[in-house]
Amino acid sequence: MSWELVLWLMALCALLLPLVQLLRFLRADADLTLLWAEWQGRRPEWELTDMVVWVTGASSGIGEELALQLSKLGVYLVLSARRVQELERVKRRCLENGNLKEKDILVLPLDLRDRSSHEVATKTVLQEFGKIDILVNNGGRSQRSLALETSLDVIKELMELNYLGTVSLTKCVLPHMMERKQGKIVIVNSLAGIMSVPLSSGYCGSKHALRGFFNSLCTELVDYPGITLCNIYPGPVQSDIVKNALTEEITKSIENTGDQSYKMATSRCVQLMLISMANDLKEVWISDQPSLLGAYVWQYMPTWGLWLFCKLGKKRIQNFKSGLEADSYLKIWKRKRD
Ligand SMILES: NC(=O)c1ccc[n+]([C@@H]2O[C@H](COP(=O)([O-])OP(=O)(O)OC[C@H]3O[C@@H](n4cnc5c(N)ncnc54)[C@H](O)[C@@H]3O)[C@@H](O)[C@H]2O)c1
Repeated sequence: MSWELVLWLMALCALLLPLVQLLRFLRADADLTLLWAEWQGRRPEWELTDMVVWVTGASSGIGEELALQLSKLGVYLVLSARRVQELERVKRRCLENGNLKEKDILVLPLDLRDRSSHEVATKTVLQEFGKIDILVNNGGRSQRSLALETSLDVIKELMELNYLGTVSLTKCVLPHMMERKQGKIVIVNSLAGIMSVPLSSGYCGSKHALRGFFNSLCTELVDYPGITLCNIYPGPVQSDIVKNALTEEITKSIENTGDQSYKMATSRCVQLMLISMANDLKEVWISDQPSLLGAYVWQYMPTWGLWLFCKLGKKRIQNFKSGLEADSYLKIWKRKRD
């Protein structure tokens, strides 16, 4: 083989390798650290058994699926949200599908906005199970309305629930973890806590606030290496989030939820969340493309990110105004991948 041919082959490899990596990235549904942990890291079934896990927002969507997957790992579960009946339904599903007994699951109704109840709720969990290993701050609501048309009560409600409710419960649980020098606080944030989209100004504000608070808290916990904060940033995931979204007024619910099937399967999102928890990852992004790519652009090239989202945002508003699911333009990408 002549040297010239060898050189040509090397040049071809140098060209193809980044291309292959790019194609792999375009099929990725999480950030690379999390995908690495999924491939080479610790398994949830090794790491999370026998733990007491408190899940807020456990009555539907991501929280419900998380309860189901955790019940198969053999943990002690505390299920919280406002609706007792729905929590009892989730408990029954966990008992039917998982390895748990009646006494392993505590249904604990909780309104995240009612901060005065959080201390008592924490004591109830400690009385029942004697410890809290993992608190999953998952409960929350989204928004579908233009900033100028949205009443300040709605913005306040989103801050009370998504931000202050989460901060308050964490402040109740953290002293117990500090005493034991171990524990995990999981925060189900959103890609909307990194980048901003139209129709969700109050929601984005509350999720950005969570990012600021919990990253600051993380820097204050350096003397407690056994306590980890795991910030999870999902993109669009199948759940009741749109159905439950706030609109212009507190009392007005959303008229048309549209098709949600193009979004990431709840089970896949939760599978990646469990891997993040098992590997103590501090920040993870879980999303199909192109939202994942959008987050990278926003994080590393904010000016371009804002420009891009101003363009795409128009489509989001148009879709919403014509009664479609706001993000349904992402369907085209999904079909191409499938
Ligand atoms: N589904 C998505 O596309 C998506 C994307 C990014 C982030 N998230 C986040 O995931 C979390 C779970 O949402 P989901 O998608 O499963 O939606 P969902 O509407 O199906 O579930 C939300 C849960 O929060 C509970 N909740 C609402 N208000 C509450 C209150 N005042 N007190 C206690 N609990 C309350 C609901 O009862 C429900 O159990 C939220 O924090 C949301 O912001 C969701």
